[in-house]
Amino acid sequence: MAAFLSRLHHIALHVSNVNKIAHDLVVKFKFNLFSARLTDNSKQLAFRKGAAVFVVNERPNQSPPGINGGATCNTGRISHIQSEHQFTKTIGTGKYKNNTDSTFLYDVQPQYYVDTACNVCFEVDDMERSFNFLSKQGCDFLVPPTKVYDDKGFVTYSVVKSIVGNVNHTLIDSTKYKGRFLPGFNTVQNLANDGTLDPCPVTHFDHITYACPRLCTQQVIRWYEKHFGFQRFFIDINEDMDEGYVLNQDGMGLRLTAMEYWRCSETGMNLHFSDKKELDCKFVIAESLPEQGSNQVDTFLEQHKGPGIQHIGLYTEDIVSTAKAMAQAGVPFFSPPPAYYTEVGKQQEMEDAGHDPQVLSQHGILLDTDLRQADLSGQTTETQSKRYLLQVFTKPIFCEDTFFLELIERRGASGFGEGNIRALWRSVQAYMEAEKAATQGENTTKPQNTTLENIPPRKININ
Ligand SMILES: O=C(O)C(=O)Cc1ccc(O)cc1
Ligand SMILES: [Fe+2]
Repeated sequence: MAAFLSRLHHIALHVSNVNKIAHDLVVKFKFNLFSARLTDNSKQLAFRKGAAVFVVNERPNQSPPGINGGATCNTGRISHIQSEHQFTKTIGTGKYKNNTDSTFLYDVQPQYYVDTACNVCFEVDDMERSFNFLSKQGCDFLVPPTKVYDDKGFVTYSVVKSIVGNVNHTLIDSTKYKGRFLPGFNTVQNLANDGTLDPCPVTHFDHITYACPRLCTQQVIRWYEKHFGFQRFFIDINEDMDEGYVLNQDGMGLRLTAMEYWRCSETGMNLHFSDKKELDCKFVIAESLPEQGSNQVDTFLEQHKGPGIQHIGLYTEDIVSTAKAMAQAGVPFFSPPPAYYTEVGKQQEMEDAGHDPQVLSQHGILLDTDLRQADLSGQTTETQSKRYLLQVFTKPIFCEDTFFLELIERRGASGFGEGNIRALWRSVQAYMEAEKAATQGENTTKPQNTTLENIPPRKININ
């Protein structure tokens, strides 16, 4: 028994300048700005690419940190169960408006001033049931079930605090809503698709990686198992049930452990996409190990002042064309150590997978072969065909280096390959060390990852 999640609805980012990230998402990452909520004291913009939706919230200037969601009416622990008419607060929008000037609808304001991805929002089939269940378990609700309506119907949402730093989970029940996105958001007019083939076939969020302090992994896993019915998922054949996947040598100290949730039907979840394994979104916990010195996970924890979302993997059906188109549009990617492409057998491995090593190297794309022969249900398969995983990391997309994106293409491989993890880790380390040296050496400002500072904000037309 667990909460009744049915799918990932969107991931919310909280930033100081929504125009900059809006420009990056649209112009560089080829997302589509499709919905917006603009009030006197807040901006919330929604961007879509396939099933991947980001809602970007601009935090208001000068506003004191704190829980500031418009619908917030209980910031403490809710341990009793209320019937819907007792606990549900109602908000009207548009001509039904009675209270929409609140700062962030469907979210709360993070407690501190750093750009951050901090809300993974899930759709639930039955808000009352999920709320009652999680409340009984002692979960902290930052927003209790709240109805928001317009002329297309209503949704009910609540916000529950997770065990991971500033990460919250908004739960949304939109079964009674016929609009395009969410009440309170207005459709943004976009140029119609001109019918040309999309060079960036990003379809959904593949995984979300948390950076966590030492020895926290088990606690995090237990929280997600108990409350959301997540299940442990093995990253690699060499992984230990208790220890996770440990890479602890050659300057790399990392424990990786992963969970997923689509396959939790026995917990009572209604799986809309259960027949589409490719729509899984995995949760990866990255914990740094002390023996090898300070590293990128520690840097995240320092800069971000606690655990949180370190990166998000965007699934693409064609990583080469996606990386190429995004790089041309100005997305900076990490470069793997040059030795990666000259390792014995690597070029052959790439050719066997049908890829030109030169092209992969040109775009910094990594390829790993999954040697496991078990299919997703754990059964041994007849087929001996190899399964591959291709990945590339973008450089941090916020100025604080606290968050980056990844492109990932899976050709049958469901985990994460050791070779790729090592190369990704090294390229991020090299980048962070160079940044640190540049900052300390000349005491100059950090080089810009982006070239958008002087570009005027994109005009948003709202219906
Ligand atoms: O390989 C991946 O995509 C992962 O998500 C694993 C990972 C986690 C944290 C890092 O700092 C580097 C790699
Ligand atoms: Fe990743």
